[in-house]
Amino acid sequence: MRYVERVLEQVTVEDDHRLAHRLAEEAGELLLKLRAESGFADPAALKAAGDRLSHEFLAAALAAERPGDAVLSEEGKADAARLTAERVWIVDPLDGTREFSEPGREDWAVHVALWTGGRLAAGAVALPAQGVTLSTGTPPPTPDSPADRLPVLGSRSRSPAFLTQVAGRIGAELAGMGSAGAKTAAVIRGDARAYLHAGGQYEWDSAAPAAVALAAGLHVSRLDGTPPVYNRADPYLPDLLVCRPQDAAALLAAVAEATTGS
Ligand SMILES: Nc1ncnc2c1ncn2[C@@H]1O[C@H](COP(=O)(O)O)[C@@H](OP(=O)(O)O)[C@H]1O
Ligand SMILES: [Mg+2]
Repeated sequence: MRYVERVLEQVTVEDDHRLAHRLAEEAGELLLKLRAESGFADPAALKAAGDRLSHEFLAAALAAERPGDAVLSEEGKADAARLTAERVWIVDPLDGTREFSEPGREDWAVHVALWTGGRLAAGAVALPAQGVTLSTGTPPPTPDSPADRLPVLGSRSRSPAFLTQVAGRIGAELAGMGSAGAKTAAVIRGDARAYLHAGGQYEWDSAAPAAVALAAGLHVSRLDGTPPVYNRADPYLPDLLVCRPQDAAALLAAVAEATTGS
C-alpha cells in the first residue's frame, strides 16, 4: 500500500475515543427529542420507539464511519462476524429503558464501546437528560475523598437481596437507580460509593460503563473479582462491581461471604 493510502486509512485510538463520544451524544439528542415529542402516555411504545431509533442511528453511523468493524448491539445481536473480527463496537442504544419511559427520570443512557485486541479500547456513556457524556478520551477525574455516607447503587427494579448485606459491610446503604451507565457515572463523579449488580445482564449493559470507569482509574470486575471479558459467543455477563480501588477488597470479601456463607 502506498504511504498516502496508509495514512488516509489509519484510524487512531484518539479517533475512536472521539467517535464513541460523538455517537453516544448524538443518539442521546435523538432520544431526548423523541421523549419530548411523544410524551409518556404509552410507556411501552415509547420504550420500543427509543430502542429502535437509537439502534438505527448507531448502526448506520458505525457502518458509515467504520465500515470494516463489527457491531454487537442489544437490538441487533445476530452479527456473527464479530466473533472473528478484530474490532467490535459493543452498543446499548438505550440503557435504563424503563426509566426512559417515566417522566422526570434522568437515569438512562446511551452506551458505545469499542473492543479490540481482547480488551475495551474506547467508550462513551451519554446521559442525555443530565446533559453529560463521559468518555475514555477525556476521562473525568474521580474525587480522592468522596463524602461519607454515600450510597452503594444497585438496580432499581431487580437487585438481589444479598447486595444490601454487601453494601452494609462497608457501612453503606444500597440505593436503587436505573441504568448501568447512569450508576457507573455516579460512582465516577463521586456521587456514589460503588455500583453492584447481580442476577443477570449482557455485555452491552456494561461494556461502555466499564471502559469509562477503567479510564477514570476505578476498579471494574465480576463479583468473583475476575475482569469482565467481552465479545464472547454468549454475551451473557450477569454481574459487575464498579468502585474505588480502595473499596474493592472489602466489597469482594463481602460478596464471597454473602454468597457462600463463609
Ligand atoms: N436480571 C437481569 N437479567 C437481564 N438483564 C438485566 C437484569 N437486571 C438488569 N438487567 C439489564 O441491565 C441494564 C441495567 O439494569 P438496571 O437499570 O435495572 O440497573 C438494563 O438494560 P436495558 O435498560 O438496556 O434493558 C437491564 O435490562
Ligand atoms: Mg442495557
